[in-house]
Amino acid sequence: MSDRPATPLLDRIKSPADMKALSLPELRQLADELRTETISAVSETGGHLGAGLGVVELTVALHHIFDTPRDRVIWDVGHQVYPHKILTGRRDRIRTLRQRGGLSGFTKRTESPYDPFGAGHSSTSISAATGFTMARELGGTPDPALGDAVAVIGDGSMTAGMAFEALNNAGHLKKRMFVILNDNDMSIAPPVGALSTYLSRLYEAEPFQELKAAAKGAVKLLPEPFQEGARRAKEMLKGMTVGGTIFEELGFSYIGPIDGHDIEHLVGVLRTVHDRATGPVLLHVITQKGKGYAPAETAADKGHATGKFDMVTGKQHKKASNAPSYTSVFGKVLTQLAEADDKVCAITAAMPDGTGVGMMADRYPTRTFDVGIAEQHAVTFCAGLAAGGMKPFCALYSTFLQRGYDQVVHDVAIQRLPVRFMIDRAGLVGQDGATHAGSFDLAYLGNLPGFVIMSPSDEAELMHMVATAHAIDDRPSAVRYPRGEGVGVDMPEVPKVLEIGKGRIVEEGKRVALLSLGTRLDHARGAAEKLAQRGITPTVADARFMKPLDEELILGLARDHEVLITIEEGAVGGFGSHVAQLLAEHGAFDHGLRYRSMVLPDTFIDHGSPDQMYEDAHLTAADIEAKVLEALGIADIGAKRA
Ligand SMILES: Cc1ncc(C[n+]2csc(CCOP(=O)(O)OP(=O)(O)O)c2C)c(N)n1
Ligand SMILES: CC(=O)[C@@H](O)[C@H](O)COP(=O)(O)O
Ligand SMILES: [Mg+2]
Repeated sequence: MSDRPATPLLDRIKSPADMKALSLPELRQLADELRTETISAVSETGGHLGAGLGVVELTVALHHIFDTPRDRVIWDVGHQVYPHKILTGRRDRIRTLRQRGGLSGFTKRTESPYDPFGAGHSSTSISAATGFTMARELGGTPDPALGDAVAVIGDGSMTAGMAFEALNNAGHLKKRMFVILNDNDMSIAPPVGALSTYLSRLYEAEPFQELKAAAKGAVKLLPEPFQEGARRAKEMLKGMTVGGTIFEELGFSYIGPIDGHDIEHLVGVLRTVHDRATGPVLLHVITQKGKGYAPAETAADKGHATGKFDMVTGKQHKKASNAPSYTSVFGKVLTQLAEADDKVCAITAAMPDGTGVGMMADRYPTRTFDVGIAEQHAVTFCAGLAAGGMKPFCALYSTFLQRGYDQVVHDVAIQRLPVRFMIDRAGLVGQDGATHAGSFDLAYLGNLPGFVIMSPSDEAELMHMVATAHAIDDRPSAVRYPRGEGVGVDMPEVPKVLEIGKGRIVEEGKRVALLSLGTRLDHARGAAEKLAQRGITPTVADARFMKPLDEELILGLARDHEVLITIEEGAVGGFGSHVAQLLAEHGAFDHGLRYRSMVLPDTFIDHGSPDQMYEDAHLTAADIEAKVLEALGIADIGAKRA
């Protein structure tokens, strides 16, 4: 017999169609069982927990009322969808979450018709819902015709400009669509900013008793029992100088706040809104992140993400590692720099812990800024700080910096402002998969004139590079480093400032040169060791800089070796492409140099363990060894794969 908790009602639900006839008490029971099943599954897989627990009732109510998948429920970020996956025919695979070949940790169009729109990055849902709505109006998918679009977006995700761009557009278009603002007063860290304060005011003014429906005509969108209260709220709001809510000003009927854990209440309001709405409606739903599982409810991040854990105690099974994470090394050096230099300031976009900026915030709160999920603003805010004489460190994940690319070009690079980009999670990130991989930063920054771009091969090198970025005061710079722990090298007491554009030879050899940028260096060395057993002793070099390139080093390696191989954890168009350009310009190929560039493949690599992903990407030590043998024309491409 299984140790897993009994879930008799959930066992009967094979798809949302099985939920339509359930009574309110049954829906309540289903929500309880769904919560238990979610906790049980995540205890075995690890992953995002708190957000899913907070939307259990909402998930049940939405699938009960709306006609999914014809109606499109679009979950913002997608980190809260495990309960949704369980109810939509994926329960049998829920314990494969985030594993190779298993379910994605986010919504994915190829996974299920119940995932109409893929996600991973935040604040896209209202735009996508507006698109679905207009596609419906224009007859985009005639058979079966598109139904309603429902965007479910968190209070943290609502802070992004893109969410407001979408509200602005949807409010103007005036078509029937739904935005559910899932307000748990929490992002990954406690939310900061004026919007968060504003939402709290909406709730604190009349928590649940006097449901506000102040928009013109919105009272009729409420079930009868609420209409009287809403009328009073409307009268009250009329008397207030602030007028209606910001959402009404943007053209939405605002209804709320609604208790997102009271299923009777939720179902009642959703049903009425579903039956009566003619234009865009925003439902403000109050929930609790981590709801129903004490270890999550009481965690500082409300159980946002977790490794595997013991379901009874909530204790995580953690892997021991002796090496510090790159993030913590950055946070420590940053804080030291801030101590010595009062011009140093740091910016995070809602990820103080994920980026290490939280360490500096503890010591120097007035020089540390959490701008919310607002990467575009973060970049231009830094540009302003730099133009104003500060030394901003803009700490973002590689994948999220993509959001701010125009700002990097237009506001930072063209004005040659000394913003220091600290790009965490560069390269493959494992279980979060393709949406979170930091594959493109080398390619999209490398082409910008004036930038200095560095990538450390280990955690001590990261220390030096952060100090080097601090010293670069006449142009933009970037340091990109991976997720996870360093390689366990000795750490210097004090970081040193590196000479700009200078790499280093790590091992002298002959015939073959391995030139690595970033933390694949360790694997290049591993390949060199294996090759030594075959009598091949490659030179191994650490480029340190992608821009400016160490031309002397690279041209010297090309001159003195038969084979030159560059290795990087980035997409084509990055370091290797710049090296190839340099070699071509200097005629290095005219003399028979055999050059190979090892980059991430031209495909999006799905979630899996980091090691599996490196294998998929052909970037392991065995792959480097095989590449050397192939380039040398040695038939025994014995190594692991051809
Ligand atoms: C563009 C972007 N920036 C940052 C993140 C990282 N991130 C994922 S979830 C999250 C917090 C979201 O808060 P909220 O929308 O309130 O959802 P909750 O987890 O509270 O349910 C953040 C910052 C992201 N996914 N996308
Ligand atoms: C959903 C999301 O975008 C974040 O929660 C992300 O999964 C965090 O990744 P790290 O675990 O690398 O901080
Ligand atoms: Mg939230």
